[in-house]
Amino acid sequence: MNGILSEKGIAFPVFLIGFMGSGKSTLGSWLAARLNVDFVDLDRLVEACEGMPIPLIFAQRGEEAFRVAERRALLDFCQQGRRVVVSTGGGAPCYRDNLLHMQRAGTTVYLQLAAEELATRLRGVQAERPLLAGVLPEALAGHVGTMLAAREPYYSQADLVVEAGVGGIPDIGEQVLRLLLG
Ligand SMILES: Nc1ncnc2c1ncn2[C@@H]1O[C@H](COP(=O)(O)OP(=O)(O)OP(=O)(O)O)[C@@H](O)[C@H]1O
Ligand SMILES: O=C(O)C1=C[C@@H](O)[C@@H](O)[C@H](O)C1
Ligand SMILES: [Mg+2]
Repeated sequence: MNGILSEKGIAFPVFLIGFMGSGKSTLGSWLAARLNVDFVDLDRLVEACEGMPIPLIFAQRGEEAFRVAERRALLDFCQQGRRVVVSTGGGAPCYRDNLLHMQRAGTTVYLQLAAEELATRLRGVQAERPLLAGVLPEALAGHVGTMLAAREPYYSQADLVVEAGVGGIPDIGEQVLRLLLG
């Protein structure tokens, strides 16, 4: 945590990390409003920069091209040191040394949920997430479990780890705020 300290002692940027469906976008916007800082959703920013939705980037250019664009946008934030809450894409901390850059720049917060809960949230919205798009509903929990196990070693290195599977956004948000304010 080396980022610019706010008057409240929070090292910005605050990066929310975690699996698809863990609540990064929803919580990120809530948290930024509470902290009175800007909110950026990295997935939406990549789409704006590339001029097309994520499924189309994957389909037309492939995953590696998406990862390169995602890393470029992320590293910009790491260098700018703005007072901002950033919701990252689910795979962002697991690609190259993206996680190290986030850790050096500010504060990383992992929203941790079990695979079963994630699968419940993701059922029906898989088409928007290319890495889950072809998975049959009955195979989703197992598929998410395998992906999560591979990613957990990255996610769990976050500065703060929050159990985000129980409770609504205000409860989880207040918990994150308490941890951030130390
Ligand atoms: N605490 C919560 N309890 C119940 N549902 C939630 C909670 N937080 C978010 N959700 C719901 O879960 C779904 C996924 O949330 P969200 O889009 O914020 O996740 P995400 O981590 O940004 O996912 P992605 O990485 O795919 O962008 C949404 O339908 C959202 O309304
Ligand atoms: O978990 C992932 O690898 C991804 C998650 C989404 O947020 C998007 O960044 C994209 O669909 C890839
Ligand atoms: Mg999101």
